[in-house]
Amino acid sequence: MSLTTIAVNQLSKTFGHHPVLQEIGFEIRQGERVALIGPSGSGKSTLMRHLVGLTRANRHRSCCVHVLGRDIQRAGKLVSASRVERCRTGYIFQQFNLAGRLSVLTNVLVGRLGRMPRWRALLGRFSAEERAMALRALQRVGLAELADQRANTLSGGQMQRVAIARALMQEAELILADEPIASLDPRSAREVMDILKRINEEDGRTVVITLHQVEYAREYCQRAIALKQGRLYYDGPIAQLTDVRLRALYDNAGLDELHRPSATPIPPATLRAAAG
Ligand SMILES: Nc1ncnc2c1ncn2[C@@H]1O[C@H](COP(=O)(O)OP(=O)(O)OP(=O)(O)O)[C@@H](O)[C@H]1O
Repeated sequence: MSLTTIAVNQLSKTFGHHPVLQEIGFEIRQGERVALIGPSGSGKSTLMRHLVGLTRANRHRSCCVHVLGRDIQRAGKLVSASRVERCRTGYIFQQFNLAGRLSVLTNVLVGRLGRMPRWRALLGRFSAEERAMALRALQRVGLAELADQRANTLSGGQMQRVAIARALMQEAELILADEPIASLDPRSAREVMDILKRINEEDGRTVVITLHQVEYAREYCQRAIALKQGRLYYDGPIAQLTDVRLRALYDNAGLDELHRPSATPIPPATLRAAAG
């Protein structure tokens, strides 16, 4: 039986007086490839940020964000994590977040810092084995020949592939990609999506991708979680997300009740843990 990688229960977030997420709950199992979709402003990035503890949920007794076997936050309080625990989740941003003046290889090696002894991480001393590992990660994203080039000389698509190699170097079991292809041309977007699909299928890493382009979600992901105005609107196989429902998602045309064709029920143990 596959393990639970993400369990979210009763997650709400209000910025000022603006409710951005409202009572979100879902579970994602190990090895799934999930598209997180919804109109601009529906709360996708905010939800992703909650999964890594970059944003704190509203205080609510039953609110819990549980990732890779540990609480990230509970009842609106962040739970501290060790460096190694943090490495288990890789976060890929639309803006790549590379150090432009450093080489491509060094940017990939940076993914290893959290797993190195602190003194070596502070000095930035990487072993031959770590360099070989970084080169292998670059090979997997098709960029080994650019290892010595400065990161700021790369195209957007290449930068995003370096960011994925950095997550591989981190040995992240869960990859959260927040609009990874939003600023890329169709060919580069496809290359990035192909790589994310491959590392999901070949390594069994769980991948959650925020996407604006529904056609990519349909082509590359098995399951969709859709948000509309901060509420869970759909959770189920992407093949069952009908055109009518999709139009209603983006056109504001009603059909606002939650549709959950075969959503995985949250196991009782997780619910009990969430309730404290
Ligand atoms: N730190 C913040 N302070 C105040 N409001 C915020 C903050 N972060 C997000 N918001 C608001 O929360 C809402 C949801 O934003 P979010 O970025 O999560 O949506 P999104 O679905 O990812 O949108 P997009 O697809 O355009 O990136 C927006 O109205 C945004 O303005």
